[in-house]
Amino acid sequence: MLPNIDFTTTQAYEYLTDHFTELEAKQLKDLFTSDSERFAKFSLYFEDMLFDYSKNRIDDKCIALLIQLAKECRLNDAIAAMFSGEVINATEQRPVLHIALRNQSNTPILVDGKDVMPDVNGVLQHMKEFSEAVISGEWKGYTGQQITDVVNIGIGGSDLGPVMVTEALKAYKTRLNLHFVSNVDGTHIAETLKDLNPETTLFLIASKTFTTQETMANANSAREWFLKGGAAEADIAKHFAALSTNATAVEKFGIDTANMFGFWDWVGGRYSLWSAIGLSIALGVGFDNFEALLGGAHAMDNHFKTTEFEQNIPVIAALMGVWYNNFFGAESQAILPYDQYMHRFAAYFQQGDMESNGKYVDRNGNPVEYSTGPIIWGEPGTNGQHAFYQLIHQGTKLIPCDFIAPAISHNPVGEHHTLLLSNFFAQTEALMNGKTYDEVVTELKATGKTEEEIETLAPFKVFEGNRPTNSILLKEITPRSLGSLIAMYEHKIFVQGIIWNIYSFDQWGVELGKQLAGKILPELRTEDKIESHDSSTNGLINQFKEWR
Ligand SMILES: O=P(O)(O)OC[C@H]1O[C@@H](O)[C@H](O)[C@@H](O)[C@@H]1O
Repeated sequence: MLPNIDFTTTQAYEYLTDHFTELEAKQLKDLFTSDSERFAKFSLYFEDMLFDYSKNRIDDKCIALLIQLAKECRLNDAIAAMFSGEVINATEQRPVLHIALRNQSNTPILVDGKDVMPDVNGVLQHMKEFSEAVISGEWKGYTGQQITDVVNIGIGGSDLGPVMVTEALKAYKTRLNLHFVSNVDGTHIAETLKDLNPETTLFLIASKTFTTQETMANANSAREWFLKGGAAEADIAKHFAALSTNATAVEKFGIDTANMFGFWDWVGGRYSLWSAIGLSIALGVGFDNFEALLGGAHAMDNHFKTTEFEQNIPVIAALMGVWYNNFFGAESQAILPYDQYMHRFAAYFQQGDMESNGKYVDRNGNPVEYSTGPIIWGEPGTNGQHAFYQLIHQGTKLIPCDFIAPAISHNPVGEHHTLLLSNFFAQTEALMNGKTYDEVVTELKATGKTEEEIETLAPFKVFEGNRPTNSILLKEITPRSLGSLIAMYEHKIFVQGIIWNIYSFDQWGVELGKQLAGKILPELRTEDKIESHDSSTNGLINQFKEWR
């Protein structure tokens, strides 16, 4: 059982509320000036990762109180409950065990009294054999040719993780070309299949439930395309594999269950890239690299499970988020990787975080009276700088940002990486320091402007500063360091869900859209005029029918 505590009733919350008024008035740059140890005090290392949280609007007392808050919310018990396989996803009556998928120590993890590790290792072995056979060319298509292209068909958690990881690790690419089809918009599959040859294409139908409308529609279209190319039903076995928990539906679809890679209901969709859903990753970057990814995540799991909160990166990252979300009233959180390969990282954690903690009902079934999960967004640097950083620097909203960068680039082209990192360091420094009126005036004077011109222009060029950032500097983006980084964010989300007293591992909010689309679909299949909805929906549907 998870603890069930309203964090706003804790003693730490009361103290934090008082301390907030004190800290809110302070400038980050002054906090640095008055404490030469600040960086050393507020930064943590984990393997080749440096997590610097010193540019946050915190001090020693604030950290101590936030940790007290985590303790009063019995975070330790919650962590133990997750790792031991307790049914912590209560609304779906399931344990939450993505940590078992990367449990390379193989210590038994029990679900209903049965160790899950032999099954986990069995699927991993199957993935290894299959991916190695396809990559080596030993696995042949129905005309005896090697597979050249792999199309993963899935959506949400069955798409975003594999896309993000295969992009982030593109430097480790095998000879296979990977494609991802998620949208039910026919354009997605049509454009993907345009340049592909059915004889050399392998489809992975990735769906935990194997009932998701978009994925099933795309899977059926893929099958039609494949058969139209001249193949027979029996050839499907060479070109279609399923990644799912639903063996019955897989069989019904016509996929050979020998080509089915299973997982379990205790793996949440948005936490499933470590499971059979990661087969596209194993094919795209090689099984050894997939294993290294799992290894990195496992190492972070151990760090999270065993490290004191003061030194625990996911815990500290989560507490920073709670501090801004619940005391400063920040509504969003930006994730800004300074690495082009990581361009889908923020998109991945939009699902990871927002589907997990976008909840207004607490663990008692009551509406909460405080803010929960933030809006997650972001793009890679430096592109974001030329697009939306204006608002981060001078807007009216406080946007805490995570800056992420590798010290070593996989593409050391000329001075590019040095240029990139100079922007990374400059941005976090500028967000903290800002630029005062006096500094602006001095700058403008140097350009030869008149007193009057300076007076008119100066207010627009002032930066308040005091905008908080975390800097996550990695030595290099490798399968292992990426695995650790993803697991760090997963556990951060978990900690925040514990503090906010919500269930982070269900997603009932996604169901409404599915139900409604199911109701409207038959209405779109006829030519009849529709009158069953409000006037706007009726009007839109009827205009659509007229124009299509
Ligand atoms: O893997 P499935 O069953 O096709 O589900 C895909 C996605 O479906 C969405 O509806 C869920 O909210 C996601 O969590 C999930 O990842």
